[in-house]
Amino acid sequence: MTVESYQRVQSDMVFDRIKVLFDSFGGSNYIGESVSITEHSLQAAYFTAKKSSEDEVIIASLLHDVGHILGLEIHQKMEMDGCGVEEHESVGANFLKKLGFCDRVCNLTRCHVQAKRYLCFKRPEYYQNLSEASKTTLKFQGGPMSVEESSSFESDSDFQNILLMRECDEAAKIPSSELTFTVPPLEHYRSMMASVVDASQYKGSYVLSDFQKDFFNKNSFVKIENLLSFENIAPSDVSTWTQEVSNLEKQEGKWLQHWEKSESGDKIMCRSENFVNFHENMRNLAMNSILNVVSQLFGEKAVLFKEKINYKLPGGAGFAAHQDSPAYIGLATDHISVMVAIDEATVENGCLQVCPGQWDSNSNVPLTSSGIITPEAEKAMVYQYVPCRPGDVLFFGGYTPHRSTANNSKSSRRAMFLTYNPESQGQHHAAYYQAKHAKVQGFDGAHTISFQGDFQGQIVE
Ligand SMILES: O=C(O)CCC(=O)C(=O)O
Ligand SMILES: [Fe+2]
Repeated sequence: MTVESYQRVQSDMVFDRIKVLFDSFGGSNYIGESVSITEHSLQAAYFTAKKSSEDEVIIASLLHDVGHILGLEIHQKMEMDGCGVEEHESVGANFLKKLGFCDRVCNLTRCHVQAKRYLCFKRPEYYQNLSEASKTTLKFQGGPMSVEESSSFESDSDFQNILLMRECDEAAKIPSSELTFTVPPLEHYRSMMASVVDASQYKGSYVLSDFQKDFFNKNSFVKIENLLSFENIAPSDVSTWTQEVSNLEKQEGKWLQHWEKSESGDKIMCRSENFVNFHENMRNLAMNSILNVVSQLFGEKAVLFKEKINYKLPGGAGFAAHQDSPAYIGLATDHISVMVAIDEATVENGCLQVCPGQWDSNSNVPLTSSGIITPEAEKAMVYQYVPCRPGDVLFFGGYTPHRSTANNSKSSRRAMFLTYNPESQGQHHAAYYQAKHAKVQGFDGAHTISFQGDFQGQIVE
């Protein structure tokens, strides 16, 4: 690939990340106003472009509220008394920085709230005319500026542009029914956005926001809807590759295939393992965006520890409450597991359930002799269903308690589980599968398809 085409691909990925945010979450009402966040943002950029010819300023206007949308993406409860996301400007600016936006765009985004604080200090009547929502948020933003703050603000080289953005921000609240002009859509800004992005600074194929990372740190899981679309992987492709993996004939020392006896007594496929080294598309799937997101969660480069497909076909069994890391027989200490939904996973067909919380190796969850969570401990936990659509990807920690029911529906619930560890803890993929091939006994000598007794089905040869 040439450098130019690589950069074009990167800037398209930046645009796509922004576009999906606006398309999926920008339709919500803009806090306390009668326009959506998307309408507000497009109008702000439109007004700014009337007064400024600088791409950085126009794009900063377009993206000044991206932090609000990032809050909605993680379904964050409304903060600031229902008026949006506290510190949305810095979460937004950090996010834009990681996407590779130039410093000027990031700084303009970070400062847009300061303009309001400045104007309230400078002109008391300005405060009087603020909307109720805007007055409420001002309280959370530090109130009007002090004398010192305002003079340092005035010396910012973009002082005039920040005020211009503020003026356009305020004007950008016209309900669509009252618009007398055409506001260009997001697509209009695709090439302008590329011109203010330094693709070499782009930090990954899918950049996590600080909100997503905080969510993971608090809950030990985070779901990203449709992550595979960012690599242009269609769920139907993954379904085809899964079919190919399931068709691999058993071969000593290579991939592993497992079957179970269904409720009605049929022999059905339940699991395939150790296939990424034998299937190029699956390897690419495991080694790109997903690995990259796990690396962002670890804060260092991740390496693949193991991979499996759980088929959970109609009549397939469920999994008892367990944590994954105890099954990993001392190979690396930190793991993140990733569930890639191949089929739609629903409550009826046995989607995963997780117990949110800050879980790690010190949580000391009581385990039975076969390595699953004791029934008493499980009863005291609150589990939540995580339904997924094909292409959705769920990240959870090695110590996050999880479980799932049998599939009593007529639809299959195939899902891939990829587990990673930080690179600094070594490469264990080969050693792990060596132990599995050698049928090393796990907890309680109960080695069936897992080193622990989480699988509730009956394995058949
Ligand atoms: O497939 C499922 O529903 C859960 C699987 C699981 O947690 C595991 O295999 O470790
Ligand atoms: Fe598990």
